[in-house]
Amino acid sequence: MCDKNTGAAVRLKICGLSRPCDIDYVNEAHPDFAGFVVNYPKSRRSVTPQQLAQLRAHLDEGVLPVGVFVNEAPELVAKLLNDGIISLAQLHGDEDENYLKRLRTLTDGRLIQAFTIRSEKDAKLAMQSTADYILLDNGKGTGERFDWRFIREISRPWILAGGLTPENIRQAAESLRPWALDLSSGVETDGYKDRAKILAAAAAIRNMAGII
Ligand SMILES: O=C(O)c1ccccc1NCC(=O)[C@H](O)[C@H](O)COP(=O)(O)O
Repeated sequence: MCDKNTGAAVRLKICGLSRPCDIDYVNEAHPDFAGFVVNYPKSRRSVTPQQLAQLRAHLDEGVLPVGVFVNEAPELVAKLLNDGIISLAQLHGDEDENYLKRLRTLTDGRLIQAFTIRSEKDAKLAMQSTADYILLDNGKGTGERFDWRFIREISRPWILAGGLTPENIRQAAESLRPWALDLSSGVETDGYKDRAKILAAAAAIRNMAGII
C-alpha cells in the first residue's frame, strides 16, 4: 500500500524558532507544528531547555511545540515531553532503535525520527523506524533538498524537509504527497526567521487545502 497523504490537507511545521518575535510570527501564521532545536550549540538556532520553556509558554494553543534533539540524553527528552513543554520530540542525530526503546520506557510522547537521505537505501531504512513519524531531510537545517527521486513507496506518515520554501512547497506537496512539510532556512532572511516568509508558507498551505 502506498500511504501517501490522500485527501487531508498537508500539515506545516516551521522549525528553528529561537526568538520571542519568532513566536509572534508563528502565532500569526498558525502552522501545525513549531520546532525548537534544543541544546545543540553547533546550531545558531539552538535554545536551552530554559529558553524553550519560556518561548513555548507564549505559543498559541493549537500550534504544537516540537523539540529537535541531536543525541540528547533520553531522560531530558522524556522530561520535556512528560512536563508538556513539548508535544513531540524530533530525533535528529544518530539515535538508533535502542535509543528509541529506552525513550519509550520513559515516556508515551510521540516521536519523529529524522533521516538524512543520500540514496534509495537510506529511504528504505527510514521505513523501518519504530518512531511514530519519520522525517526525510538533507541533513540538519542545511537549506538544501535531497534528491527526491530516492523516495519511492512510503507506506507510513512522513514529513518532507530540506530546502523547502514558500515558493516550492506546493510542487513538493503535489508530487510527493507527504503528511507534513518542514521549513526552516526557507523562511529565514539573513539567518533569522522572516515574518512575511512564514505567513507566505502558511498561505501556500491553505491554498492547497482540497487540492492535494
Ligand atoms: O536547524 C538546525 O540548525 C538543526 C540543527 C540540528 C538538528 C536539526 C536542525 N534542523 C532541523 C530542521 O530545521 C528541519 O527539521 C529541517 O532540517 C529543515 O531544514 P531546512 O532545509 O533549513 O528547511
